[in-house]
Amino acid sequence: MTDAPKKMLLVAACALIDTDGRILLAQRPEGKNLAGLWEFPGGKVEEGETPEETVVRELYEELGITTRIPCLAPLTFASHTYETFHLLMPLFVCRRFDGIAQGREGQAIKWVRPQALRDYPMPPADEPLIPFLQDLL
Ligand SMILES: Nc1nc2c([nH]c(=O)n2[C@H]2C[C@H](O)[C@@H](COP(=O)(O)OP(=O)(O)OP(=O)(O)O)O2)c(=O)[nH]1
Repeated sequence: MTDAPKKMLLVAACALIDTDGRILLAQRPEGKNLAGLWEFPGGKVEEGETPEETVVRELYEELGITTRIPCLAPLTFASHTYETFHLLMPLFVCRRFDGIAQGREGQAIKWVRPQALRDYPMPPADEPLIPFLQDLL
């Protein structure tokens, strides 16, 4: 027998790139699913939102960064089955933004060189995304 189908969760995420070509990672806080792992800023696409709107909203809420939809470029996506849901996660890149990133929800953040991305343990869905960023940068 096949397992019951898992709920599809749509999450939109963004690789912010600074002028030195480093990528911003944020550490998932204690108490959350996948705590301690380093991820791309983003979050669940809410009802009535486009993935681009989600990214603009989350960058502001999580980091205090402002950007605009035309400054987001699609790069690739993650499609990964977790225990209780299937994650579908478009990944955008953004090089044009305003503000100095701060972990506004208590999360640690770090600007990471592309070649050092593997030094930061990431959720399993994110690992296949790394070569896309390394090729881009
Ligand atoms: N933002 C983000 N989420 C990711 C990445 N990789 C990955 O597997 N995820 C998963 C973790 C979560 O299950 C889900 C994102 O949900 P979320 O960040 O909006 O929600 P959450 O689990 O923090 O919970 P909550 O806000 O509902 O309390 O996607 C990633 O690189 N960035």
